[in-house]
Amino acid sequence: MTPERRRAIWAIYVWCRRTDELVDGPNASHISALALDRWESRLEDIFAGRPYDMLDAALSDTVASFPVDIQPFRDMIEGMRMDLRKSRYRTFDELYLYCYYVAGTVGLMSVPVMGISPDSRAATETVYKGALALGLANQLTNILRDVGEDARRGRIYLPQDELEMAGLSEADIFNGRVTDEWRSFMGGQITRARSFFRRAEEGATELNQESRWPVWASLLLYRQILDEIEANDYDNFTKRAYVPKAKKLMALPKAYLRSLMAPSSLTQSQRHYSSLT
Ligand SMILES: CC(C)=CCC/C(C)=C/CC/C(C)=C/CC/C(C)=C/[C@@H]1[C@@H](COP(=O)(O)OP(=O)(O)O)[C@]1(C)CC/C=C(\C)CC/C=C(\C)CCC=C(C)C
Ligand SMILES: Nc1ncnc2c1ncn2[C@@H]1O[C@H](COP(=O)(O)OP(=O)(O)OP(=O)(O)O)[C@@H](O)[C@H]1O
Ligand SMILES: [Mn+2]
Repeated sequence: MTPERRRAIWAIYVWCRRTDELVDGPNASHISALALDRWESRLEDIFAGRPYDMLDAALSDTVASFPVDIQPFRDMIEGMRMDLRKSRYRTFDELYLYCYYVAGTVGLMSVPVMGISPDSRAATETVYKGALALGLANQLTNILRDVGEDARRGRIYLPQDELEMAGLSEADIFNGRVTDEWRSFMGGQITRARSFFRRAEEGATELNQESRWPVWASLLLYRQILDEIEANDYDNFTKRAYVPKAKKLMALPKAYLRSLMAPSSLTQSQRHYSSLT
């Protein structure tokens, strides 16, 4: 990325990390809804050009230089509120909403910084949908990787109705035994996560040339965690799936080649038309 964009993404990353740290970090047990309200009014100050500390100032500078909208930032804080009051998800719709709040938002924050390629003929909406999909895919992957770790904190970020349909109970998750029911349930969850990565690919191609490489790299790297869960025979209770360093390095040239792919020269309706004829 250009140095300006790199610094802006860094500032957004730092703000996201600090927001997550409020509810996940060492002081999490002292964090109340009130603290999140204060964090939100501090966010308003950042956007109004009144940063509180120097890390906030980096974000104030970013939002003054790029057309970043405040709403996804507010939504991320809303996701942290949700995480404080909720530890079960009845349906995928409920889980989707949580994933939008804490991760889909990251995609929406990043697009205005990364920029859309001047050659792109895709609708702006297509690019944002791709970015949203990458955030969701990453979060779903993060959830599938951390099932055991989350269960030890009393949390289950999996749709209860789908667990039930697969013949699995909460006790099965807390006991953490890898059964055929679990393997088949996990197989379905992994397929769904991959479908979000697939949708993200369509957006990534439309970004500015210099922004495409890091996005492809993060997409390919994070998606490989799903392969590693399979390679662990779906034991995400006692094993933490990770991509070994050599594989990570190999993903970089692959990402670079993908980033050379030019944006689609057809608009969505033209693509639709040519697929019919
Ligand atoms: C068109 C197109 C494809 C554009 C690209 C859009 C784009 C850059 C999307 C980025 C998506 C992304 C990296 C999402 C992160 C999702 C994520 C894993 C969120 C985590 C949430 C909390 O979950 P949980 O508590 O369950 O997880 P932990 O166990 O604590 O890990 C987060 C931790 C929320 C906070 C998110 C961050 C700290 C990541 C922010 C990252 C950036 C701003 C960098 C984005 C840039 C690139 C190049 C990927
Ligand atoms: N340098 C980075 N650039 C882009 N995204 C990052 C970067 N570091 C972390 N992330 C994203 O933020 C999320 C949270 O980061 P974190 O460092 O906590 O990683 P993690 O692998 O989830 O480990 P942990 O379970 O210890 O939180 C990651 O899952 C990843 O999606
Ligand atoms: Mn977290």
